[in-house]
Amino acid sequence: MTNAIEIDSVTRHFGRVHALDNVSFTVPEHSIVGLLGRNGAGKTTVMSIMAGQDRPTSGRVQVAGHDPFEHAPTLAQISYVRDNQRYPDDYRLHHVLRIAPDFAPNWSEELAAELVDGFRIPAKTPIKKLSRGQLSSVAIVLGLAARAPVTLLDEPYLGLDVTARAFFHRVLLRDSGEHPRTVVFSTHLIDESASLFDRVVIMDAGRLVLNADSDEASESAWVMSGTTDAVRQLTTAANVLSTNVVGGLMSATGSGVIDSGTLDLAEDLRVQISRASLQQLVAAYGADDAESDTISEVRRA
Ligand SMILES: Nc1ncnc2c1ncn2[C@@H]1O[C@H](COP(=O)(O)OP(=O)(O)OP(=O)(O)O)[C@@H](O)[C@H]1O
Repeated sequence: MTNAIEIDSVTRHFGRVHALDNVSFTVPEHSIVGLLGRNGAGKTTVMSIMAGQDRPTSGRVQVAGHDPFEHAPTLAQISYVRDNQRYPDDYRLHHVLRIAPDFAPNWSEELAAELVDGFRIPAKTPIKKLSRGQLSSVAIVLGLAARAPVTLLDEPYLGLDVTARAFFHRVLLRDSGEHPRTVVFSTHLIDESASLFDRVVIMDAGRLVLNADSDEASESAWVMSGTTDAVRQLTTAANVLSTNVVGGLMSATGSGVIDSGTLDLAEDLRVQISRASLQQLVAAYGADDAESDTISEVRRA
């Protein structure tokens, strides 16, 4: 399978802040990838490097086979939606829609019109007076109607209501099915977006902690809960990412296959084992447990 994006040993320092620390992963062409992790994990930093708007301190980035930085033919293949998009003060929706095709060779007026209608974006209100959710809608119109081979959506949801988010999901899935493209999508609304993702990339404190097929990541994630002694006994050999102890009870979130011996022991010890959601998995990777640092190495890609 061809990779649309290759991030190879990328580091980005801002003074003493290590926003990215030796990050490597690839994004297969025509996949939808969820870029997940806590605040400050490095998602926006890596996305702006993919978008050619920033350069790594060291390492290599390739988008559609080329370093995107100041490379016009590659930049023409990228649509980048971020939450702090700025527009000239006097701009209204029609101004934005009129210039958008100049930057997007595959621009679809039909799709733009469908999105404007579905999001109910007011045509006459100056862009700077739009609500937070309406501003997000404008950015999504630009991002999706561009039909760019590489579409980067950094927190596209801010302020979007639940109906608008569902509409956005439907159009994203339908249109990227009809017009295949590679999508990298960062969000904190993880469970709501999980069904969109073919793959997930989880970052924490500037490092990559998981790069996996999304179904495999969800299927291998679990939560064990029971008395603290029993859960500790069961998790000695397991890939525990985070634990939570309340009174004499403990829950442990982890990842990896649970063998039949452990399942039998869980029954004897009355420990409940359930599947963890993607959101629980991301929270566990970001937890400040001593255990998470050591054991999650197993899952690092
Ligand atoms: N221009 C900059 N100067 C200094 N530090 C920066 C700069 N840009 C980012 N950082 C720092 O780099 C780290 C990663 O930031 P980044 O915006 O990539 O995180 P994020 O995962 O997108 O977070 P969030 O989910 O909160 O949007 C943070 O500690 C941030 O403060």
